[in-house]
Amino acid sequence: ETTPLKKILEVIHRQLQRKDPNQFFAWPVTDIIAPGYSSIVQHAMDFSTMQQRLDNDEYHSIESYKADMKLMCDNAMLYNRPETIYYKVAKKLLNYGLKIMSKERIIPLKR
Ligand SMILES: NC(=O)c1ccc2nc(N)sc2c1
Repeated sequence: ETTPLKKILEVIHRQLQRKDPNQFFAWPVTDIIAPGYSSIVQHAMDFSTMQQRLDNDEYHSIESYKADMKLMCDNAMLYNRPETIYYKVAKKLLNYGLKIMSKERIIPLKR
């Protein structure tokens, strides 16, 4: 069943995914595409896992969703070198995500 929190998180989730058109963060990273990933990254996170948690009403605040978004980006900035596209998209996602979920100001969502 849907709730006001769920509705806003769905909007935020969609907006974040639009910043990842190449779907680098859409699915769990495998050791096949990213050698050694599972030994470097302890707590993996990706958009599909976040969507599942959303569907199962596992987020009880924006903060808890924000924590998973940050984890997903931090993982990418740990595993990938700064000059890689993966690192750059992660950095952009993190900045954007923190901005739209910040308490400071309400930003009209760019359509
Ligand atoms: N999310 C990530 O850190 C990520 C995603 C895709 C990908 N593909 C590679 N060849 S390395 C790599 C890393």
